[in-house]
Amino acid sequence: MTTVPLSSNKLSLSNNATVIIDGKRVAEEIIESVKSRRAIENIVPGLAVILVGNDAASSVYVRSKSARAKECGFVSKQFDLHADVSESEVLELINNLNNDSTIHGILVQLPLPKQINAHHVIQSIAPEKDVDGFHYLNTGKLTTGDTSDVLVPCTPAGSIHLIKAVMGSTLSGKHAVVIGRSNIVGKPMASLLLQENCTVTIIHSRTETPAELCKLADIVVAAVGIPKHIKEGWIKPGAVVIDVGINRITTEEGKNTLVGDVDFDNVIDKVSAITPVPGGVGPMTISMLMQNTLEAAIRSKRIA
Ligand SMILES: Nc1nc2c(c(=O)[nH]1)N[C@@H](CN(C=O)c1ccc(C(=O)N[C@@H](CCC(=O)O)C(=O)O)cc1)CN2
Repeated sequence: MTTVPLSSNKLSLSNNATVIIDGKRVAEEIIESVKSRRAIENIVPGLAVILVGNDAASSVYVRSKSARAKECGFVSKQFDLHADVSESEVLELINNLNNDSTIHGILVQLPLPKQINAHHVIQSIAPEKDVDGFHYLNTGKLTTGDTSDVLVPCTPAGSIHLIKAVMGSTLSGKHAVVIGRSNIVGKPMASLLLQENCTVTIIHSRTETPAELCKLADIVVAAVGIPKHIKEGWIKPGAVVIDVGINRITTEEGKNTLVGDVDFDNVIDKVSAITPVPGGVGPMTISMLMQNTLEAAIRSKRIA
């Protein structure tokens, strides 16, 4: 078996080699295009990132978002709130940011501590500043196919970007299986695939015969949150597999490591293309956030 890396300007599923999709490289290309578009537009987008508590992984992601924003020439404001902050204090901060004309994008890092209702918080963000794409107005537009001024959730946006990079115009009519039905990934992912004229099946915890259904898929998007859950028996030969899972595990040898929802080594001989973990979809999430923030800033300039 030969494997080749994928960058968005070097794509092919035609030469029988398995493509290991290099999400890090594609993500860098998106960052470069955000930087140059920002300069052409001559604007300074403002991104506000709210972190509640001190979850280690969330702190890393938030720092990375703030650093990327600065690298892109944005103004980045990070708000680190104490783990036992009240919901009303978070809502008050969001209200201030909604009214701040220098801020074009607002996001609240998830998950949130138990005392805070994530729905209340997300729905309080002005839809045009909701760069995570979680507000009902944005999810509603995505579901109904109204792509005017929509902000699409970052991980599904990154995933569809990678799928299109690999499959191009051959995407239409293909059977896609999304494993997982979360609001952040599974549901918006299914909407994006539908928009590309795929036939879409969502598999979830109550689905009967999930492996049999998955085996019919030309495209598999795994977002189930169970380490190495998807095995070779779930995969149709030649399928394109996008692994959204990020699971921290300790191996039998006692080594801490990061694995996806797909058992990479077990399926690699069957797929035509696959995203690794780490280095696949993860880096795309932050690049798409930068793209959404730039888009929100451009739209606000258009309206002003
Ligand atoms: N408000 C939000 N909260 C969360 C989101 C989100 O999109 N908006 N997604 C995830 C966390 N996340 C971004 O916030 C995120 C996860 C993973 C990566 C990433 O680059 N992963 C690397 C591995 C990094 C590591 O070693 O931990 C990879 O896969 O290569 C970026 C962003 C939940 N919360």
